[in-house]
Amino acid sequence: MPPPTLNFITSNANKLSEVQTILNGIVPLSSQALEITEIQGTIEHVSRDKCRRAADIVGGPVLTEDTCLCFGALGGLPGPYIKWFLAAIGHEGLNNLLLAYEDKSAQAVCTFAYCEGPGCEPIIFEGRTTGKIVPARGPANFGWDPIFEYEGETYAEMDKAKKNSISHRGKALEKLKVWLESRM
Ligand SMILES: O=c1nc[nH]c2c1ncn2[C@H]1C[C@H](O)[C@@H](COP(=O)(O)OP(=O)(O)OP(=O)(O)O)O1
Ligand SMILES: [Mg+2]
Repeated sequence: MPPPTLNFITSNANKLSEVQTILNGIVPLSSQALEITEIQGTIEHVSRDKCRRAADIVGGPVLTEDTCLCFGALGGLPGPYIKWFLAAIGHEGLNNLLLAYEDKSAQAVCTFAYCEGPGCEPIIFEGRTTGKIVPARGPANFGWDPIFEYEGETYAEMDKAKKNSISHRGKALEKLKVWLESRM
């Protein structure tokens, strides 16, 4: 039996493009560009709530994703609030947040959530990549890619295939694929 089409709900075209590339030929994908309200809380709480809200709005099965950038020196913050920190203070401001600390480590955390429909409990698939925060290098097309360095290269400097092979998103999608295969 072929896998059912996944309906990926995201307002972020760059995320969608990476997910399309990684799942291409494995899982049929549709998508809707909706801005879902995001609560405050732990990574898992934020992700589950976002997915339930998307399922309620769409009225059927949905896949959602939430991305966090967690600074080691800051106890995991900005974490799920990275979008608003990035918008407010930019790449330079994010670097400056760590000026007082030796520790420049950061974890990129990607959490996919799949929900069968309104009232159903989401299933979570998480991927993490550890790197460090550096002054921006490489094209500034996608969020904080230029300031997240992994093994000497920023995400922005890597070619797309390399990023997808080591990224937080690639790892989370590996888990999603295994789960989808187990259901076939
Ligand atoms: O691989 C990535 N490389 C660099 N930057 C990234 C990446 N993935 C997400 N980002 C940015 C987008 C947003 O500024 C924040 C996550 O916020 P997040 O709420 O998950 O994304 P979003 O609001 O853009 O789209 P969505 O409608 O799916 O919630 O980090
Ligand atoms: Mg969002």
